Amino acid sequence: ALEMQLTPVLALLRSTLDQLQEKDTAQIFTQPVDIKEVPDYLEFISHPMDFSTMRSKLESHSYRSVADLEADFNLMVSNCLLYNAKDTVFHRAALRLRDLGGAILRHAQRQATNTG
Ligand SMILES: CCOC(=O)c1ccc2c(c1)NC(=O)[C@@H](C)N2
Repeated sequence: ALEMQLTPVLALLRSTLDQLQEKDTAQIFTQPVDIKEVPDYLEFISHPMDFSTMRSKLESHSYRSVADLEADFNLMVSNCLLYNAKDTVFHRAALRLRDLGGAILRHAQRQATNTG
């Protein structure tokens, strides 16, 4: 039934987001990039994304599927790869998060398919 279906999806999305955020050990994706610290950031990045924003969107039912969550995760990683030069800690952290996150998202999609 719909109410049964929605509960597992929300719980699955929350668990997936928690697992993704665990991989951000430097916690550079925890909050939005601070425009006071990085004044030119919005000249390059039109749609900023971070884990706190993703969590708010999740709790306000903005994500209806693993794919919806994955889209914002990929946006967050892509923004970091675009703005930061290849020889920076930020760029390297984004590559690592992308690779570790990929496995987590594939597993979550399998669970969603099995539940649904
Ligand atoms: C206190 C200074 O913090 C930053 O300059 C800073 C802090 C966090 C950042 C970031 C910059 N850039 C980024 O692309 C994303 C991933 N994280």
